[in-house]
Amino acid sequence: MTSTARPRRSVLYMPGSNARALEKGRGLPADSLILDLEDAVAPDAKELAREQIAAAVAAGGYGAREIVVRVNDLKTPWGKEDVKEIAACGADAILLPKVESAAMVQELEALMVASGAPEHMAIMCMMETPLGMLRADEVAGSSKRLSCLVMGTSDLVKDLQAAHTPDRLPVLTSLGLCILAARAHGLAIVDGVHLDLQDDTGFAASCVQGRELGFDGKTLIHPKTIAAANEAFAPSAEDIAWSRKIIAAHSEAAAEGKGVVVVDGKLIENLHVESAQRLVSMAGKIEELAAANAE
Ligand SMILES: CC(C)(COP(=O)(O)OP(=O)(O)OC[C@H]1O[C@@H](n2cnc3c(N)ncnc32)[C@H](O)[C@@H]1OP(=O)(O)O)[C@@H](O)C(=O)NCCC(=O)NCCSC(=O)C[C@H](O)C(=O)O
Ligand SMILES: [Mg+2]
Repeated sequence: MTSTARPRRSVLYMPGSNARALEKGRGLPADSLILDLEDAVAPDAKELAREQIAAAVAAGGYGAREIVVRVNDLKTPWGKEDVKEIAACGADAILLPKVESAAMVQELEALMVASGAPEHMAIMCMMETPLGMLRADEVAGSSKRLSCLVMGTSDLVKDLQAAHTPDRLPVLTSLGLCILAARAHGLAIVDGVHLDLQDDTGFAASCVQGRELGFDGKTLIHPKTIAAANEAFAPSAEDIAWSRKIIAAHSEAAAEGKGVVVVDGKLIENLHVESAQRLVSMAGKIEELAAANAE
């Protein structure tokens, strides 16, 4: 497994065919960028998009943002060429769409290796079909290169013949299955997109729901939503202060040979300390990322 514990609060899609967006990505405060060759790119623009993405990533300038390239399904006329071109361009990860089996991930990995992908290049999987949901555990355990699952709720709603509702009840089972699979295999997982760019309230509610469900962050389609996602998925100042307080209190109790301690009326055990340590560590990584991108 590659390192999964990095900030992925805001994960912005940008069409690889849109040169302006690729340029703009160098200055946006998103934690990760998905440079897209799949659904955001029309068939007759696929080759241009591939060239533009490879050139933009090779040219650099994206700071410490995670650079992910979404390739086309390997069964399409473009998928295999996408991987050959992208594998050694300097991107951090390749994102495979509509993943439904371990075999699909392993086919990608073999192609990446044959195309000169460095060992640290990760694989991410789009989880967006009914079969993918039913095989989430198999997919999540399919490769040591796998770092993150990415929910594709638009394709999922279409294939389920369901509806986009504010409470997202029609997709909750699917979200839960993928979160279970990701965490069981030590992977990161980010939530699907909110399609209505004028619905700030609905977007904020879906961020809160995503965070409460356990997602690390949210995929986005427009830069104007980055700040809200960054805030929603970052530990609050209050959470950080509380975490530091219980880490210190538990450490003092441990020095006296005690396994538990009560802080402000709440029982604190080792499991709470582990969560607190993860939260404080993530807060530090968010600060480091911001500092690195400001350089
Ligand atoms: C939705 C958009 C087509 C809107 O674009 P536009 O009309 O250009 O928006 P604005 O005029 O408001 O843009 C303002 C400036 O921001 C830049 N911009 C806009 N979007 C992006 C972006 N995604 N990345 C980078 N920069 C962006 C514009 O260039 C303007 O800049 P400036 O020139 O300085 O004024 C557009 O937002 C867009 O294309 N979004 C991405 C759509 C996309 O990628 N869709 C596919 C992914 S979603 C998906 O497939 C999920 C999954 O598979 C599933 O099934 O659920
Ligand atoms: Mg999709």
